[in-house]
Amino acid sequence: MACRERDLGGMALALTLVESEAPPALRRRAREVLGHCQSTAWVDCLYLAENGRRLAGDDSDWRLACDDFRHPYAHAIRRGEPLRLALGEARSRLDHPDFQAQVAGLSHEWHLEVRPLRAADGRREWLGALALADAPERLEALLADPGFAAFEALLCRLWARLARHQGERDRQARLRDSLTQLSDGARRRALAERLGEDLLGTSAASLALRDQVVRAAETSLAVLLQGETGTGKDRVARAIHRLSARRDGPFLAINCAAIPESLLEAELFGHTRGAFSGADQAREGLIGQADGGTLFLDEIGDMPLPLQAKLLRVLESGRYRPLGADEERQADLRLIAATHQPLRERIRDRGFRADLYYRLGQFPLALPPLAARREDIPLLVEAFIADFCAREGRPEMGITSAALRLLRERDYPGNVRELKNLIDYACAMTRPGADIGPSALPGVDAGTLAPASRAAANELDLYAIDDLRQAMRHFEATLIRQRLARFDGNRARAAESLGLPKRTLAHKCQRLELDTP
Ligand SMILES: Nc1ncnc2c1ncn2[C@@H]1O[C@H](COP(=O)(O)OP(=O)(O)OP(=O)(O)O)[C@@H](O)[C@H]1O
Repeated sequence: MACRERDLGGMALALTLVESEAPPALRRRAREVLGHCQSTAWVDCLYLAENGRRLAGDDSDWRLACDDFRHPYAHAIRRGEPLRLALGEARSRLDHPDFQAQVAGLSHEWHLEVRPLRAADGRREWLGALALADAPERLEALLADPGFAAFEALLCRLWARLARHQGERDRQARLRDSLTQLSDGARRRALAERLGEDLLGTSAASLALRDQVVRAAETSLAVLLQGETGTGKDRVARAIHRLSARRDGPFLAINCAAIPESLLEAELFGHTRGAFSGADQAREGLIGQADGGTLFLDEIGDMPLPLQAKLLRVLESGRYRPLGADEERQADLRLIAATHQPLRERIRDRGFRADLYYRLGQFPLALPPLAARREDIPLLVEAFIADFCAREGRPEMGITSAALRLLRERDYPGNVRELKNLIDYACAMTRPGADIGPSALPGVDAGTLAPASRAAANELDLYAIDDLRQAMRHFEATLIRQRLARFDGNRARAAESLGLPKRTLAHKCQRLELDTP
């Protein structure tokens, strides 16, 4: 190869690399650039093969297993960072026969630099590794050259693009699998533990959920989150994105039920200027914006059928057409969808496409209702009280055991969201410095309690009372508020149910500052 340019950041170099038509040619040119043009004493460029389990060279027969730590590539890939070794030391410490054979003719005086390479786009998949050997000062000079960073970035970008076009995509995905297996247990446990700060809960159901979130994040499969309202689907979607290889890309979310049908298509797919009346400017849709990242479609069950067909195309080919556009565009995104509806029933009613359902649910993930993980309630309560105090600038506050018992036994049709709202209300109803008692809890009446807790509802936290008049006032206010809520604010019915004239109830509401109609 003729070296027209010695500057590593130069145009000639870029052209040299860009002209490659397939990953092996690109790797060969990269070796030539570094070897011939930059006079690096020894260069090799390895790629990931066999489901990403091994590293291979284009001109050699050997394959180095990624989990065999007798060669330096496994160390560099595992750490995800470049590794520098004195060759003499590497030879004596790292006794892999193929590695030994690879560096057999090289000088003991030289250093070896192994640089793991990963795609520089949203997927950030591992590609392989660059190996350079030379005298330490020459190696240092090469790596310090700003052009080298540009060269490496260009190499990674082109390699990833060519690999995708050439079907190497699968190979790289398999590498991710192998990296996952490499570090399997420990890494997964550490991630699941870290997730515990975000997805609170120590019940078996919560631990299993966190484990599944980590596993989902390790793949690029479409995820379908199914769970009742308020179980944390939005939180889980964000957690998957944050732990995934796309974490540096954008995360975009849309609630398909909250947007009028007529606007949803433009919102998702974007539109050209003049595509419809009022479209004064072209606008990129969420699919385009999510390129390189994750798109979260909440309430997918409410997506109209014509849009479902278009979404299926995006999932299958990454292609979509903005409203008014002549040509299709390409987006590389990961889709996470969520629903609280039983989608199978919607399929039976012909309200949801079966093919889309199966494509969306490559990684189905069911979120447990709060009733299936009541053990988590004390931890959630504690966190929500702390949140409230921090948000409102209140001193720390606790909760009495009687109130906590009521909370543990109550029903939660709105799941964690309902518990959170309930704690916010109870905090607001509790005097600063005091602990939350049963009387501060809204909806504590027989109608909202599970049978086992009905007795507990009647139990006041008597020991916490230090002001009888205040306690009586509180009790009266809580009772009236609950009764009004039960009768949808109808004072006449509430008064009747309490054996009071309507006028007396109105007076009490005024005196107790109960803000009801
Ligand atoms: N495991 C959890 N730890 C801490 N907070 C949680 C947890 N799960 C849910 N929450 C909180 O509960 C509320 C509801 O969560 P989220 O919005 O994620 O639920 P959802 O299932 O998406 O609800 P919907 O179906 O109504 O959209 C949020 O305030 C969220 O922060």
